[in-house]
Amino acid sequence: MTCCSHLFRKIRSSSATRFAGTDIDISELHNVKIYTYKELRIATTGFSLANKIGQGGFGSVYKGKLRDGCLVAIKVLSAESKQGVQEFLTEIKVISSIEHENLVKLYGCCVENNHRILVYGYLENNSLAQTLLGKS
Ligand SMILES: Nc1ncnc2c1ncn2[C@@H]1O[C@H](COP(=O)(O)OP(=O)(O)OP(=O)(O)O)[C@@H](O)[C@H]1O
Repeated sequence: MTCCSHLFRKIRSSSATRFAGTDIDISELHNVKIYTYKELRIATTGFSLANKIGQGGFGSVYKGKLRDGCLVAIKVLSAESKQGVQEFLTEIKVISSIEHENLVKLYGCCVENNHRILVYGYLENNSLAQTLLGKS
């Protein structure tokens, strides 16, 4: 989990930026990296079906490998979602502010043009079983 953290471009506090045509105050975002759509596309080999690992209420989830070798779960908000940029960033603020050993780590996000993507640490299939039953 810590393998990527030192490589993160941390968002500076008290800054504002413009996402998808909307002025966003990102001063409350801490320890969240902003990924470009291009680097996530490369990480998932073009969001290929081979890398798709799930489908949730948010949208499709892909397994990805970042340039530094870190494995991540990349959740792509579906076009049908009614969630706007502000709501999306509010969710990121909340998730990124919580750290718990039983909670998957949010690494960062991508908000570029109409793309809204969350990047989490990748959990192997058997992680839940291992957590519940104890590591053998
Ligand atoms: N961090 C992760 N590591 C590995 N696989 C993941 C990760 N997050 C999600 N997945 C996979 O993607 C699937 C969909 O996950 P997602 O969190 O989007 O939805 P969900 O939890 O199944 O349902 P909901 O969207 O209703 O909360 C999961 O069932 C799992 O297979």
